[in-house]
Amino acid sequence: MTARIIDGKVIAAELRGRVADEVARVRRDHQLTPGLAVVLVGNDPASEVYVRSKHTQTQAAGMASFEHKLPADVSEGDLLVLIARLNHDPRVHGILVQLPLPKTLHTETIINAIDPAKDVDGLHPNNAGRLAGGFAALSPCTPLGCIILTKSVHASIEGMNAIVIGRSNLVGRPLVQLLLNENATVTIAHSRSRDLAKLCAQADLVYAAVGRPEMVRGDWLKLGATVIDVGINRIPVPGAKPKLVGDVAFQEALDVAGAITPVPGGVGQMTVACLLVNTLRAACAIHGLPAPAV
Ligand SMILES: Nc1nc2c(c(=O)[nH]1)N[C@@H](CN(C=O)c1ccc(C(=O)N[C@@H](CCC(=O)O)C(=O)O)cc1)CN2
Ligand SMILES: [Mg+2]
Repeated sequence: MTARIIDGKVIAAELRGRVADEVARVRRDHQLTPGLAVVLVGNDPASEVYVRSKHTQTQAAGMASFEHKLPADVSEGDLLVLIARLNHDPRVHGILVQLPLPKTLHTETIINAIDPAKDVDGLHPNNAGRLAGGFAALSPCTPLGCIILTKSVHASIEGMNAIVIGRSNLVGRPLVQLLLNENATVTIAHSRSRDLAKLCAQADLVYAAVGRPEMVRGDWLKLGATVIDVGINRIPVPGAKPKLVGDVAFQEALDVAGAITPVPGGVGQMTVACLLVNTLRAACAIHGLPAPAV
């Protein structure tokens, strides 16, 4: 068996197209231009690339983009003042603080300062709690992308056995909640779980978000499983650019899985597209408009 490759580039481009259509509609019918503010602290090269891509894709979708770049030694007080300003700025409907933050800043304090209505990362405790309670919420972008990629293979995942390996606030925990909302049967595993191979063997859907290069092996998988690889690990290559690998041993998994996301070109592509969806949704909710059709 050779697994079908789930093409995140194509699915994300299609989603961005639908967002752009809906943005054009709300601009025309409601004179509302959704706006996203992205805050980058410091100069981590990967974060700079992600923030640039957020800016470009936000503008391409017809939304307003506001970039705020602060030095790595910015004080927590100054960052909180900026967030308060963005909370009150009527042009801004989504606020995202790029993670990770420098170690001198308290991520929790910063995230908690964002107006939950503008929390397009879905990380504020109000949104995380609402998601966990099964209520409507802004949800983190990467898990939303994982669900969309899964649904490109399975129209319904009701009753399917899913395993989520990883329990971060950004991916693993919210993904578990989104899968429960889809009526999947969910096993939560992590780096300390015993006998991951045995747990994976039961799973129709495998989500690897543990941050360990190629940890999930091909012979762990159930034949025909759908594998969604959230890992982005840079492996140093002497004299060349680092190699990008996921948390799944891709070549091994190809022979066993029914469908699998590549790295790069899989889940990562969905993260920014889903951020555009969340910004549009936040803008409509703030202005009392019906939820957009994306
Ligand atoms: N506040 C947030 N911080 C971070 C998030 C987030 O959702 N909110 N996620 C990641 C970084 N990220 C977006 O911020 C992101 C990661 C990866 C990609 C992507 O397109 N990946 C490509 C590979 C790109 C590469 O070469 O590095 C792919 O997988 O095809 C987009 C966005 C952590 N921080
Ligand atoms: Mg984790």
